[in-house]
Amino acid sequence: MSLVSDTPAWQTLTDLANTLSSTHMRELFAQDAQRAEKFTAQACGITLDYAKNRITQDVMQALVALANQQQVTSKRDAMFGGAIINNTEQRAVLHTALRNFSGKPVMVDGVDVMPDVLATQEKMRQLVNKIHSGEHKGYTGKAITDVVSIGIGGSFLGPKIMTEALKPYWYKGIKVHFVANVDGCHIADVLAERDIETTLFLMSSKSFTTQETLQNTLTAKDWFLQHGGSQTDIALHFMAISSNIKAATDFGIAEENIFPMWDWVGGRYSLWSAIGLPIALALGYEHYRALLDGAFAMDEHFQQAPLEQNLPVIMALLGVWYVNFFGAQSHVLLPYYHYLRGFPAYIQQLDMESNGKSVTTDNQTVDYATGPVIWGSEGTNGQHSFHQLIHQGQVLIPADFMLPLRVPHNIGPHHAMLASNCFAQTQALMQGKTFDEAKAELATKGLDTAELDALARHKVMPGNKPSNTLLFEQLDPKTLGALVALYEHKVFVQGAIWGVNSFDQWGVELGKVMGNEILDKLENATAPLSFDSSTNQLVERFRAAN
Ligand SMILES: O=P(O)(O)OC[C@H]1O[C@H](O)[C@H](O)[C@@H](O)[C@@H]1O
Repeated sequence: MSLVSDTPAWQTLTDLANTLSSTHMRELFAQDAQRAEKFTAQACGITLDYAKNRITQDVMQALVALANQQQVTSKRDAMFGGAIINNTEQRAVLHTALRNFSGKPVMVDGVDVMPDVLATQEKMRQLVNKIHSGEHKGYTGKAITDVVSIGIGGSFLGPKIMTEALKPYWYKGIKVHFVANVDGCHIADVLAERDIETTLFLMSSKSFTTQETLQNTLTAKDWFLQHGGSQTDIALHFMAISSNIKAATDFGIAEENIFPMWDWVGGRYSLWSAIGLPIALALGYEHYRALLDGAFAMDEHFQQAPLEQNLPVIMALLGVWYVNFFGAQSHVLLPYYHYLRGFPAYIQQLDMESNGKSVTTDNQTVDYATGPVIWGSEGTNGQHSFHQLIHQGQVLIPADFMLPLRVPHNIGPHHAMLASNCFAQTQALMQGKTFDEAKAELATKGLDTAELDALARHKVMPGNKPSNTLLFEQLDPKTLGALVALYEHKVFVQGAIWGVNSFDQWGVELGKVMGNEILDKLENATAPLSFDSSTNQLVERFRAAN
């Protein structure tokens, strides 16, 4: 198969991008009073206004033609149908089965996975209820008040960020804490504030081989044993979530305390599995279930809506448009909602670990970018920092703005102020400010002509900077579930267009192997060193200091 960059649909888009490069979005808005209406789509409590993009209807049609040419819908159906689409690991990709409430089976290798999925959800529900009711007690008979979730990557980001995003829904009486980094400062800080009698540790690791998680759990276990807990008490205070049941039991976790997951769930897609247990403990099972319901609703939308009205497809196509036809190297996420402040970091793993690839599924090296750098932080904070570069810098940075229309507080004018900032940023990015407008603003300042011209040059805002605005009625668990699934499917569609396997992550492996080799040299201070001279020197300096 030829690379997508050699296809007719790609050439059409290259030509359209050239044509459009001389047209400012101001003109596109001036030409069409219906522009916002034409470029708005809605689903699952989310409204996507994508009118402030460098697009025309011709561009959108050509992008949809690209999606059709790349067989996005049949690839989508293969994923939902349990086909082995992760071809380098020979695995199905079925995070969608974890929120499949259709009552229909999902087959992998001729076996319906749904009974195991539903049984695990029931086991989670029971544990959550036992902990919240105080029925599950610590070894001294006290109820559990704190949960420490230990995991990293997908076994950390989803649980932590979704828990944080749903703070208004937290169950009172339980606090959930997260430890990811192998940096001992992290676990030391979390343990220092815990009461051994009322703390439950959840070890989350799909593979059960991840260095950080194994070490942090060992440290937690030592702390437990040193502070009065016994080996037999461990069963009341340590549980695990893993697809590697044997490794978990070998590690000392009682089998009944292990929540299973499966190799057809990718780490960065695993919050819908028992990896989401910390979320369920923080919120209560009903709210956790609503999160899954929202994702299921988005799955249905993704499968059923025409591509032109399909939220994940539209967002994916706009991303491809900027990455491949305008050279955009990054994409910024700007949630205007404090509780959603971690969302950019979540999407960073989802997007960059999925599509940061160089070889297609049919083993060809690509000659085009497969994804931008994802970054961002909460609004309005970024406005007083990095937005300057988005407005006036020489790099193109498409943005996703996000705002809940209603918030769970009613504190003075805060929410209207927040919303006005969000909307104004999208407006300023699109519209910009011309030289003449800048000069007119300075007219009353008493400057001479040369001074006025010089200063006005600095105040010019080029505008024509693209953004999407995502509005939510409110960020309840169901809407959050839909939002996460929206981005998952966006990433899927982009991977389908670029022809890459979005579900492996070989790039993270080499660092792990080398890290173990270096650890060996750090722990054996006299072992000879044969790395490059820089690495040798770093090791020597560490040895000298320790
Ligand atoms: O859940 P685990 O097996 O411990 O894996 C944790 C994380 O580490 C790996 O290196 C991958 O890059 C991530 O995708 C994964 O989520």
